[in-house]
Amino acid sequence: MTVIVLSGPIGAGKSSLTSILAKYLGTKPFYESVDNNPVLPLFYADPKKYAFLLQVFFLNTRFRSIKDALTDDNNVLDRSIYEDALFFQMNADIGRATKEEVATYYELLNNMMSELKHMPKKNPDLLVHIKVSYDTMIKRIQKRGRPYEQLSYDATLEDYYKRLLRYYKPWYEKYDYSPKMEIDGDKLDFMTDKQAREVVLDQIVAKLKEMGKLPESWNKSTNIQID
Ligand SMILES: Nc1ncnc2c1ncn2[C@@H]1O[C@H](COP(=O)(O)OP(=O)(O)O)[C@@H](O)[C@H]1O
Ligand SMILES: Nc1nc2c(ncn2[C@H]2C[C@H](O)[C@@H](COP(=O)(O)O)O2)c(=O)[nH]1
Repeated sequence: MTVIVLSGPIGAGKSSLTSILAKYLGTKPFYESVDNNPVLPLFYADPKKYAFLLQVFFLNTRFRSIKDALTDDNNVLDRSIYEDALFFQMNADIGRATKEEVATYYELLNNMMSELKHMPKKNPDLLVHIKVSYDTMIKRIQKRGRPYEQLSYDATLEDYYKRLLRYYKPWYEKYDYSPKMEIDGDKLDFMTDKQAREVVLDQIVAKLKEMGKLPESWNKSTNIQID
């Protein structure tokens, strides 16, 4: 049983790589609720009013996904629950949450995280972080085309996205729930460049082999499930 979680800023390519990886390894993908998330457009229209509600929404869905993933078979999740506090702390730091909301959020988060200790598997096996620059992030957000995420919708999003990138660096450095690895999302266009896709998959497979999560003899054609 192997659980891989993806992390990275908005538009880094987490959902895309989750699909590719799940297909390649023959595992089950878990995706974050975005298109069926009723709070997300409300948040972008009025962040101060909806930051807390959105965070509770995401925390709830992330908790459900990781709980299922940690009790189920081989899974890939397109965003980790460990990034939840990064988002809320950043929003709180820019005045989008009251101190009561911050206190309630952290109490809820700690409560939920302590539940994970009782799961058959307590942590994921591997975190795959996709690192991107601001320019790449914006290009991908434009390519995906959700109206409320565009700079033309709200010019203050430039500062929000740049700030998010600044919060990710120390977050990744500190992350220690599992082994981790970083993918260069600026250089490796794994959506359109077949060679780049192979490089990324090779890097992840090499890491899983190094960790003993895939047999040394594994290659795609053997098409066996990872343990
Ligand atoms: N490495 C990549 N190279 C080129 N385009 C990419 C890459 N990763 C993602 N994309 C494109 O960028 C957009 C955002 O990707 P997505 O997987 O939804 O990001 P995330 O889940 O991290 O928010 C999509 O249109 C996707 O096709
Ligand atoms: N305020 C928060 N916003 C979040 C959080 N997680 C995701 N999001 C937003 C960012 C994007 O607009 C959208 C989807 O994220 P992707 O990275 O999958 O593109 O949802 C959060 O915890 N808080």
